[in-house]
Amino acid sequence: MYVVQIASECAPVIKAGGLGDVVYGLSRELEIRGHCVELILPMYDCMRYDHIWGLHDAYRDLWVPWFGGAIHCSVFCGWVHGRVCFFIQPHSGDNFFNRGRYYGELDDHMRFAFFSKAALEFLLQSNKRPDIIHCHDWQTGLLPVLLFEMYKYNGLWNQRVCYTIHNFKHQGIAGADVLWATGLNREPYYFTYDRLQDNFNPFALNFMKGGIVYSNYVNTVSPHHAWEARYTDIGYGLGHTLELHQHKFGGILNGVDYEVWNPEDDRYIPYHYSPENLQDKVLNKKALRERLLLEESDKPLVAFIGRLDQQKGVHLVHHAIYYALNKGAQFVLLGSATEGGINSWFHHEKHHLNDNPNCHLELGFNEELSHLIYAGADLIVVPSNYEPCGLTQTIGLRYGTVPIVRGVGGLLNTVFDRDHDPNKPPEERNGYVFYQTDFNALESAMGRALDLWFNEPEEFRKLVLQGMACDYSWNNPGAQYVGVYEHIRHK
Ligand SMILES: Nc1ncnc2c1ncn2[C@@H]1O[C@H](COP(=O)(O)OP(=O)(O)O[C@H]2O[C@H](CO)[C@@H](O)[C@H](O)[C@H]2O)[C@@H](O)[C@H]1O
Repeated sequence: MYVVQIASECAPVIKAGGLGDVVYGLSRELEIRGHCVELILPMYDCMRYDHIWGLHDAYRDLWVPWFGGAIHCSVFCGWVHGRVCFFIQPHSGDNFFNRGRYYGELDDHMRFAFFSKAALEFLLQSNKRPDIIHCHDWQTGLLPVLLFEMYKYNGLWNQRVCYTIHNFKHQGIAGADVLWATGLNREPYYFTYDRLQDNFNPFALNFMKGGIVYSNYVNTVSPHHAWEARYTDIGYGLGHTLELHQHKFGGILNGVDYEVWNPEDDRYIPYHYSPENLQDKVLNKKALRERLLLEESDKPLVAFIGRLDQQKGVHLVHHAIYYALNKGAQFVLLGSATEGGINSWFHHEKHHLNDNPNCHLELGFNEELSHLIYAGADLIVVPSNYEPCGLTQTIGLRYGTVPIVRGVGGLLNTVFDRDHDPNKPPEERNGYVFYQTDFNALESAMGRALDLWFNEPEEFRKLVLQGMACDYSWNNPGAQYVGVYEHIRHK
């Protein structure tokens, strides 16, 4: 099959979070399975150009209709760790992708509506006719709408769309201007409940809803979150739309790219290890301590890696730091916040804890350091409010770092409590789970984990090995996506 992935991120060249990991990892898995995969991405000024090989201009004169005129674009092609990527660079006063950051601009809806339109225009004009177009998140929600309402009649008549939702919270809310910009026009047609009209605000359009309504298949990134999105408020108002389209909606658990995340040959960690020489993991702990100027001692090291956002349960992350320190553990946090209040809160904490030899808060995005933290930590906390899938717990498992998670979304599909899990025998359990959002709940799980580390090192080691034995590679999810593609292709 010929598959084109269209997304706003692809790790490591463009990565703000887990979306980038998934787009890259899935593409690689599909290629291993013998499919032809290409990616279409925005050409941001701030992406990691050092991860692109052989960047050259592939298509010079792409004119993308926009409002009454057209915007001139160049399309560059290059290889990102083996994947063929096309980067769209518009030349206009809007400077859509030259903002020094990927998201968070006031005109984000216009930037990504333009990207969706430009990606289709590129397929059309360069005569690319993929079997499957795979779109991700709100940024490309408008793409299936444009495909099936316009481009289908211009030459892209045989393409099928799989649409993956990584986060229901961000849906792409826009006004009618987007219809006029993209040439969809017909306001009364799109402003209806069964098309793009937002379920809360009748005067707004919702890109993600468009993606759900128009795509041939829609999924979120774990089976449990698929259930939550339909039956709880975690669908952020789209529950009923999913109900109406339930025949084409499901949950496919994310994989982890074990080529990138592998303690046996990770180029960002100084000491490689596997279950056979697990004793070498502690050398990475030492290296991490040296790098972050933490005291060398006989203490467990707890980590958090992730966006500092309400989604991630920041109040519990904050509490986890002090609870760990009080219990005689060390704590390392790597995270970045986009929201001002959370940002200043954690900067304040960083300042406050600056001289503490047992704690380090690294505020910012640092891919290389994240690898060393996964390798050096003993435990990783993921106390999310909601979590469509979550990758830090599955990466942690791979690195022998025991996860302590809240039982929501994909966390529930991947982590099984050592002390009580009705569905898993003890030898298949791999971490600690708590359910409520209060401090006591977090403490009950962290307390049990730290007690095991301190008092029963042999049992802790057993738990680590059970975690490392779990298979969260792309193998299973890859097969499921291929199944979906085959299914919609022949419909
Ligand atoms: N400051 C930092 N420095 C370096 N690396 C950092 C970092 N902060 C995060 N990362 C890395 O980014 C990834 C985050 O993965 P998550 O699953 O937490 O994704 P996120 O919530 O962004 O995305 C959404 O999409 C993904 C993919 O579908 C879902 O798993 C998830 O539930 C959903 O919320 C991991 O690879 C992590 O190591």
